[in-house]
Amino acid sequence: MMSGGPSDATHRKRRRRRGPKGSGVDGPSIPRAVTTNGAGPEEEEEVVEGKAMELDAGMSAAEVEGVVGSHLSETRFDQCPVSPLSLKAIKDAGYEKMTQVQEATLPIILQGEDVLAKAKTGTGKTVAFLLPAIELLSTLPRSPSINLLVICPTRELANQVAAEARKLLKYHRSLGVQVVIGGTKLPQEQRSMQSNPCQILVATPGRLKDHLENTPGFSNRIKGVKVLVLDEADRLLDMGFRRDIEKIIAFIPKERQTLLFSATVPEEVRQISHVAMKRGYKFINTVKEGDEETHSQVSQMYMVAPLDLHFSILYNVLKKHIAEDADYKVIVFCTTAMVTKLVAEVLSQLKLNIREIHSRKSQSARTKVSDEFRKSKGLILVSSDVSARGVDYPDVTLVIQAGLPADREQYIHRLGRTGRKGKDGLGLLLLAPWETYFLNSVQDLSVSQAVVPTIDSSIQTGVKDALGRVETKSKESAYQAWLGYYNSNKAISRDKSRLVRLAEEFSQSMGLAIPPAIPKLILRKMGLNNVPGLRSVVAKVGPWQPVSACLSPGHRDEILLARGAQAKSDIM
Ligand SMILES: Nc1ncnc2c1ncn2[C@@H]1O[C@H](COP(=O)(O)OP(=O)(O)OP(=O)(O)O)[C@@H](O)[C@H]1O
Repeated sequence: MMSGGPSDATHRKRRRRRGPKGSGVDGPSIPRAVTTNGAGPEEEEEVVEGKAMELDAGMSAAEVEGVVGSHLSETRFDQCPVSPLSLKAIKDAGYEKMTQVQEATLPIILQGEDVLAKAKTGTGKTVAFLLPAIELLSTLPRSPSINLLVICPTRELANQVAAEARKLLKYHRSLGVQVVIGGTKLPQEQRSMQSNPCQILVATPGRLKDHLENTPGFSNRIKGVKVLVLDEADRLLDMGFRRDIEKIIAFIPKERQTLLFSATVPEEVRQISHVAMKRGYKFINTVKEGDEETHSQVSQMYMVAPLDLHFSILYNVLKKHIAEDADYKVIVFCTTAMVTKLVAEVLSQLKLNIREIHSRKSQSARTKVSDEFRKSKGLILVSSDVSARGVDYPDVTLVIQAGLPADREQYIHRLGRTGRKGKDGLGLLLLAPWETYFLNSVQDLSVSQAVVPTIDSSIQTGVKDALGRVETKSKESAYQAWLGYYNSNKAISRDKSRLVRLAEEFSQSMGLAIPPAIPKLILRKMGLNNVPGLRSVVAKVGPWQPVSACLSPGHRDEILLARGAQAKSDIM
């Protein structure tokens, strides 16, 4: 049971001082830390391990499994220093026991500490940061200021966090939540914020910046922020978002509490966490040292096969899974938005029950598909990385990752869409032989090789016919997107003639006789002009058209990728 406070004996602590390079201080040498919130050159981080790791030496194997394997702790919410209004809402939501990350972080956040928390996917991190933040807000005098700002990398996740906040706010009648996300009308959001200013704002970085720059009075309201949350913190602090986040942080008071949450916290993120957090922040890690960052009840497999078999393998695996589980609910992750569109079209032609989600879809279509997938069974969602992180679709039975994930972290987050809340799950990573180097980065996880299934002729014919019915335009866009994605991958793009050969393989796998021509402008932006083997066309641009207007869907993303920017989930 939690008696409150980081001094609780169930919390093991070790203090970790990080000094300037070569200072001989414990931990890896890092450059001199200069913080944005007044911390000195020496960064201090306190590592607090969650109660989950406190295993009694006398425990039986089954007991140990029960503690480590379970996402729930033994502590009930009603044993915590939480207001009756929140407790009532928690009860209505059906939560009784705290999850381990909630138990480990609540007392420390309630004490006003800055926290960087790591806990596996689907273990209740959202409530872990929302609940104590709401407790703090409920003690503040009423004002039109924004007091809690939650930043999320994708729109679907922002909506989901706001929905969870609304659940917890059910009886806190004086507190409200609003969402600002890209893909919706800015003036509409401006009007709604003016007519009903809320204390809690959940936002994606781009749209938040837009409001800071264009919405009258908004930068003043944000000066009221007392708690800042970066959900999926490592994603928000990587190169794709960091500059936006730094700009946003510059508008927020330095005197605040900052909470960073994610299932993955690479060392680089800990090293730059001072961008957002105060010196002396607490690092709460509920993943036991030596334990895998993925769930043991999720069985992970990889399969290696030439690209020209990938559509057939995908069809075969899906058909088999559907036959085995009437309540199937599958997510197929693809490398880019336009490849996602193509895969969805091919699988739809094969009469599977497919929905498609990626950045090239309108926000209303994305929201509709996301809501439908949340509630349904017997459905396959073909998705780009817009669904990779945070989104909580219950009872996903299988996650397939077709092609290289952006990195180890993205692999873990995508896989984490299954096996949530302690449930079972299956993961399959489908790679071409030249992509197998990726397996090195996940070798500490239990990913085992699966045998490539025998593809019978009916499957082959079915796939060929389906590909024949898909529009050539979709294939052309997928080819360009594919080239852009792999061109942004240093390991593969180093040898351009090999990249071109591989892209041709992909083109053949879609049933194209010759690889499509690519607008010169795009090739130039990708740094691939004059590379032998790539055909180019001059895109027609009218005098009244911006260059972007002549780009086929997906080009904008590919340009960003080609510039070497880490693609933002928002545009994937
Ligand atoms: N104490 C609890 N008891 C039961 N269910 C809970 C509890 N807390 C949260 N949940 C539920 O657990 C599910 C997963 O929570 P959440 O989406 O916050 O996980 P997460 O750790 O943020 O995952 P990810 O790393 O994928 O973002 C949600 O459906 C949420 O409503």
